Formats: sequence, C-alpha cells, structure tokens
Amino acid sequence: MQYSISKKNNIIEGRINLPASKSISNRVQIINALSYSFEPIKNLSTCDDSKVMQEVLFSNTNVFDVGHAGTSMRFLTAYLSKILGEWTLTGSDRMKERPISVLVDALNSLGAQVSYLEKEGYPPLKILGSNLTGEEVSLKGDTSSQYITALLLIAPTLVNGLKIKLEGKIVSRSYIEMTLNIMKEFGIEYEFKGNEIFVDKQAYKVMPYTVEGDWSGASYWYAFMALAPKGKLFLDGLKKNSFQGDSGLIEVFEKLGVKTNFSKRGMYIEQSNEVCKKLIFDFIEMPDLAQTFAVVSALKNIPFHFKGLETLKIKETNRIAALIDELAKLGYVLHEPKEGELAWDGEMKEVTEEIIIKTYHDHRMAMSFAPIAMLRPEIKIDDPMVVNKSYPNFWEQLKEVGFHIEES
Ligand SMILES: O=C(O)C1=C[C@@H](OP(=O)(O)O)[C@@H](O)[C@H](O)C1
Ligand SMILES: C=C(OP(=O)(O)O)C(=O)O
Repeated sequence: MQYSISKKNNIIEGRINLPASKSISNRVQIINALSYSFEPIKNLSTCDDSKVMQEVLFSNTNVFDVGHAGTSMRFLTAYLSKILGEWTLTGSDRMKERPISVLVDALNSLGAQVSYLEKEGYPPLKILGSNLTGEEVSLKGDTSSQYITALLLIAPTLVNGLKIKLEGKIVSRSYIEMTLNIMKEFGIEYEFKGNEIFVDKQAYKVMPYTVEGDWSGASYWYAFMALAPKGKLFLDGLKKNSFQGDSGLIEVFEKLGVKTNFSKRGMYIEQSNEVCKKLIFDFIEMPDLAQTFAVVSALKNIPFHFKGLETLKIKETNRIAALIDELAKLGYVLHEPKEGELAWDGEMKEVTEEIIIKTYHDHRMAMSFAPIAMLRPEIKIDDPMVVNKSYPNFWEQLKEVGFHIEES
C-alpha cells in the first residue's frame, strides 16, 4: 500500500494531541514489573513497541517476539535474565541484525546466563533467568545507550546494587539521563560521576504514573510547519521541561523558521522569518531526529552537515543509506563526509521517474518524508502503516488538520 498526501490551501492550523512517549512507556512498564506494581500507568503509549512490552510482561509463555522494538529487546534481556525461568527472546529479521553483545557480555559478567540461538552477538537469545550476584560492570558506551538503560533499570533490584563503568564515547546520553530521571521519580537514588554510575540496592516506589507526550513525534509537525507557507498549530501533551532529549528540537527548528510559544492556551508553533544559511548540527543526543532535519533542510534548500550519526546504521534500518537513497529520488545528492556524518552541499541531479519513497520498516522514514507533501504532493510513501511502531494515529491526525490521503 502507498499513500499520497495533499492539502488544498497548505495552511497548517489546528490542535494535535501528541502520542505518549514510547521510551518513557517502556521504562515505566519494566519498573512496574520489577516492583510487582499494578498501579496504573496513565497515558501509556498504544504503539507497537509499547504493546509488545505489555504482552511479554503479562504473557504465560516463555517465547517472546518483540518485532522491531529495540527498547523492548534490550530492556527485556536484562529483566528476564534475573527472572527465574528459561526464556527465548527474538524479533524481526532486522532485529536479528541489531547488535546486542555489549549488553549480553555485561549481564553474563554479573552472573546471568544469556546465550545466542543463531548468530553470535545478535538476537534471538536464550536466557536462563537467575539470581544476579555481580555488583560491578564495565561496558562500552559507543553503540547504544539502551544497553546502559537496561542495566540501570534492574540495578536497584540486584542483591548488591550496581556500579556501572562506561568506557569510551557515550552515545545517546540524553536517554541515559531520561532513565535516571524516571528512576528518581520512582524514589531511586543514584550517583552519576564522570563515567561511573552508582545505584545501591533500593525498592522502587509503587505509584501511579502519567507518561508525557512524545517529543520525537512532535518533530514531524514542526517539519510540516517549516515547509508550510503559513500556519499556527497547538501541540498538546508535551512538557516544556521534559526528560526527553528530543525536546532540544525547539532550538534547532528555530534555525529552520519555526518558533515555539508556551501560552496559557497551551504550546503552539508558528513560522518565523529567521532561517539559517547552512545547518551544522551534532545529533549524538537526538539521533531519532536526524531524518526529520535532513528532509526539512533539503526541501528548504538549506545545505547541511550533520555529525554524531554513528548509531544510525543499526537502527530500524541503516538510516544513513536510506536517507541518501530516498532523497536522491527527489534529486538531492547527499554524501557521507566521514563515518557518522551526513551532508548536503546543495548539489542536485535531474529526476524524471515517478517518486515512491521506500520506508524500510522504519516508522521515521514514513513520518519524516510525509511533510514533503507541502511542496511535492505527487510523491507517494510506501508501506505507510510502519508508523505504528511509535505513532499509530499519525495519519488520522493529518486528516484531522485537513490533509487528504489517497491510498493506492
Ligand atoms: O532508550 C531509548 O528509549 C532510546 C534510545 C535511543 O537508542 P540508542 O541508544 O540505541 O541510540 C533512541 O534512538 C531510541 O529510539 C530510543
Ligand atoms: C531507534 C528507534 O527505536 P528502537 O531502537 O527502540 O527500535 C526509534 O524509534 O527511532
């Protein structure tokens, strides 16, 4: 299935209620499971990645398939390794290409029994849940912060607590801070000094929790606004002082002509006249936004040089390759100046064929390319339902603010 998206007057106006953050939803679900809490999680995300977490945690079987959900795979590996039983944890074909050895090695060094069922270093995993007695672990921080979050979440429940030593460069650090902030809300004390995190054995507070709206999902509405001739859009559900590193998009979108306002009636975005000549930015703290900014910058004819993209090749798809290939279909010639970088210097090539954007089972490919409808409504987006991974009602909300979606 493919979607063509268009809007008669191209003016973006209305109110959007952002979905709940899947990152927060999945952390809180693990915390509740670790503390045997049945207190409600209000505004829990209904996306695939959060639903699959819920299914595993409330399942009667011992074989679990988490599909494309990276956080579920990583957080559950740590969780299940301390729950007595024999577990099999698998995922989609792509999940079997996403590395997990840094986490598995760390857990095994603490006394866990996690082994590989197919390729060494990758899911599927066999996990023999046991009592983890180790109290100190060292791991590399340069591949995925999700391994560190997975260890942090179980840390207060281990017999001796846990000291985590991070080696080398730390990627996606904002997500480690999100984890620690949420743990703090649940009453956990910790110390993060230099490259070491100390968590003593403690009990999570049993309490109801409300999940905040998703800043990563908000980025697509900012993108529509950046490409629209005129508009004013209220965004509901987002917190100004959020734990989500992606809330940093406010400053970056200011460089692309979108202003954020916090008023009594809520938060809203609108155009400003200030647009930078070239966007140079390091995405190491906000990896999920690289696609949004690449598409918007290119379509606004703003050359860019992005850094800090080292983790993009092991996400839902190789996002560097996907951006180069799909923006090439629109004529933009992107290049990789170095590993972990992506740039567009303004070079264009001629394009004649009909344009169908491939999404590679990656929700963010579909959502980051959707705003091109403001300028190129003839372009089609393939396999649009991939958005369910994090933002199930994305297309419905587009319709609510006046977009027409044609299916083919
Ligand atoms: O902890 C989290 O919730 C996430 C961490 C990031 O992954 P990496 O740490 O692998 O970069 C991010 O890309 C992902 O969407 C969600
Ligand atoms: C990378 C992502 O998700 P995950 O790693 O949790 O699959 C994402 O949502 O962009």
